[in-house]
Amino acid sequence: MQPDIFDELWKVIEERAAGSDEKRSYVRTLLYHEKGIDKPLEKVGEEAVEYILAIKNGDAERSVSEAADLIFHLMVSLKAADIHFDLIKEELSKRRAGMNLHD
Ligand SMILES: N=c1c2ncn([C@@H]3O[C@H](COP(=O)(O)OP(=O)(O)OP(=O)(O)O)[C@@H](O)[C@H]3O)c2ncn1[C@@H]1O[C@H](COP(=O)(O)O)[C@@H](O)[C@H]1O
Repeated sequence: MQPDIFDELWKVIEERAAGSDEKRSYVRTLLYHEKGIDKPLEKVGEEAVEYILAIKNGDAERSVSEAADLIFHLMVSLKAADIHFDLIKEELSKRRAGMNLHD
């Protein structure tokens, strides 16, 4: 598995955001939707529900797929809100550092 798939995906999301409409792009469809940020947020909500149902149904394969959908749409929503993904990584790292005090 690629160690930094999240960084790679974030880079693509940023490239799509800055790109042109020439190439069909799902990320751009979400980022430049007429509903504005409500569209990517709507997708986060939908994917969260689908993920919960997959887990509750004990469907491991579906759960993995829905988790990936959820994380992807979460990242697109962060871009829509102009919040860099690095901030999430930093927050998680800080929490790890804090937790380490009690390990
Ligand atoms: N990881 C993903 C990814 N995961 C899911 N999806 C798309 O997310 C959509 C969500 O599925 P749904 O069943 O909810 O779709 P839908 O109901 O038709 O969608 P809506 O009308 O509700 O928006 C599908 O169209 C999937 O193709 C993704 N689309 C893109 N990526 C990544 O983003 C990159 C850039 O994509 P483009 O912007 O399309 O070039 C790709 O190379 C991938 O790495």
